Amino acid sequence: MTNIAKTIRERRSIKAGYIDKEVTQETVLSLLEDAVWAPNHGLREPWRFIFVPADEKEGFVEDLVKTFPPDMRDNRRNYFSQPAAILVVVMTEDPRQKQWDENFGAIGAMIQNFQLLAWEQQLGVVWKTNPHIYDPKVHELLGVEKGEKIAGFLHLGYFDEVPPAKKRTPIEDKFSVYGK
Ligand SMILES: Cc1cc2nc3c(=O)[nH]c(=O)nc-3n(C[C@H](O)[C@H](O)[C@H](O)COP(=O)(O)O)c2cc1C
Repeated sequence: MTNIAKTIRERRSIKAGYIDKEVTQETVLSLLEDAVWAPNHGLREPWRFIFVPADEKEGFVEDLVKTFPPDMRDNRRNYFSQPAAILVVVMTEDPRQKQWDENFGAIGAMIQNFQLLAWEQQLGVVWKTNPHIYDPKVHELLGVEKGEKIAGFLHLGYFDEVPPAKKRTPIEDKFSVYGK
């Protein structure tokens, strides 16, 4: 198996069990410098990033939980406090369907690059698309403008334990040959 195939197969989304080790801005910037070599049609580079480092996390989480109804705030405070850092990925929305789809495809390719590169450094990532990414209050908090969407929150943190792989369907079950 090639190195890239091995990394693709072994990467897991790390959703819990983060250890107490800082995820630095330098690390995230260096991963992004490589990740943005993802294919992106028209070279629109339809992304920008908002990093929430360790020393801003508590304040950010407090501001973020205020966007939730009071009865959910304790639960959400606990949830968002777990990752060592958060990277918000903001996508440029295009009013044209074709370009919108291409932009989201490029975002997916770029995020997968980021996840694989992070994995090589034992830095765990999970791409989160919880409902709050659609909340105008969260957009306001983060300065997300009209014509942009939050593609996801990437929860980041180093980890000790690799979760078990979730099985993939054998490819033969999802493959057909035209005309046969
Ligand atoms: C577009 C996208 C959105 C996702 N959103 C969430 C999410 O909101 N919450 C979550 O726990 N995992 C989320 N995930 C991670 C998937 O649950 C995870 O990739 C899947 O369970 C397979 O696990 P693996 O990445 O470890 O192979 C998302 C993944 C993708 C590609």
